[in-house]
Amino acid sequence: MASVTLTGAQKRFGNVTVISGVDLQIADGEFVVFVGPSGCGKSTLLRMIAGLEDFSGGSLQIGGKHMEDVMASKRGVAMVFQSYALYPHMTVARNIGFALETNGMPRAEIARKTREVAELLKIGKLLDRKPRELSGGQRQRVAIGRALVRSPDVFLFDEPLSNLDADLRTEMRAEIARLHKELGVTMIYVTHDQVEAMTLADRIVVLREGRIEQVGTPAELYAHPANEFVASFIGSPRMNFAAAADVPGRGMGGAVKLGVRPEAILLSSSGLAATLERVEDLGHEQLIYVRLENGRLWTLRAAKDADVPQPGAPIFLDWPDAATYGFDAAGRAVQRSAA
Ligand SMILES: Nc1ncnc2c1ncn2[C@@H]1O[C@H](COP(=O)(O)OP(=O)(O)OP(=O)(O)O)[C@@H](O)[C@H]1O
Repeated sequence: MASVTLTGAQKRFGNVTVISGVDLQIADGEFVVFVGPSGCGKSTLLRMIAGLEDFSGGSLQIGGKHMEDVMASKRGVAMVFQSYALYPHMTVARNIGFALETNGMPRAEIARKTREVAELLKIGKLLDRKPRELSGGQRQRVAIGRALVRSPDVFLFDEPLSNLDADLRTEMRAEIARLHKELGVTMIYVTHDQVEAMTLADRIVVLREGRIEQVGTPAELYAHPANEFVASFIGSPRMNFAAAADVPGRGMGGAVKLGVRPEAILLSSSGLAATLERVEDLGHEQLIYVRLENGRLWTLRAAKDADVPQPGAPIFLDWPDAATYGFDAAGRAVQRSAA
């Protein structure tokens, strides 16, 4: 187990800067998730920690030791990829134990460790199969097993569940959470999936164009986004926005833009005027799309059995004052107390 510290980390590909001075401290045993739009540098930063990309500037410490110039295999990290990257001609047992073979560990010891890891991942009965004889979820378990068997100080996951269907994703998400709890090992995890980020992370790192926008617990990022970007990125469906001038009576000092989360808004007999445009019944809840007078489309969430007017109906939107977020001209969050 080990802490991970990035200081001024930079990555350039030719003339293009992809990571621009990232400072981040990850505590020993912490589960940290990197999120951000496609191309923001999540995988690159992970691969720099893994030793699969070199640093163009700045430093990396793992367990207090400088590692930016140390080769990947000597960093005490193991990475699990989206593609599994299993050896197709080897059995599950050999796939899991292969890294130990190349280390020169005695066969009996490799067999013991392989069995132990396979039991932990509930694939003990599959050790003689080849990868093509496994389901996607089982393959991903083997990939995790291959990382686990090396007893790394730090686990790195690059979108490990994105090739799985929804049910398996949920199952493997729970499995990864269980592993983290049982092993207490530091984990850094890249995902596009909000639910994975919100449910797995001790802290989420929101990246944008190679910079950190905010670092915080899932609850902090949801309740207190530092800026408009984080506010719109965390939460699904995303926060609704409008110019402060278009939402009379709801202004906050210094705010030029306001935001309200879909789950905070109620249909009411007075408030912000809008027209109901479309309703999506998701079974467990309804999503309601409404058009404001300024032309913006907002989203609301309503209970599955809520009485919702027909499309085309004029409606009014209301929400508690405490649910209004304000942003200044630079997109920074304006404190509510300034209102
Ligand atoms: N080997 C490379 N050479 C040149 N540019 C690269 C290389 N690898 C990545 N990039 C660029 O670096 C930027 C960040 O890529 P990266 O894969 O880290 O983003 P990401 O946030 O993981 O994206 P996604 O969510 O789509 O996987 C992208 O603009 C990408 O095109």
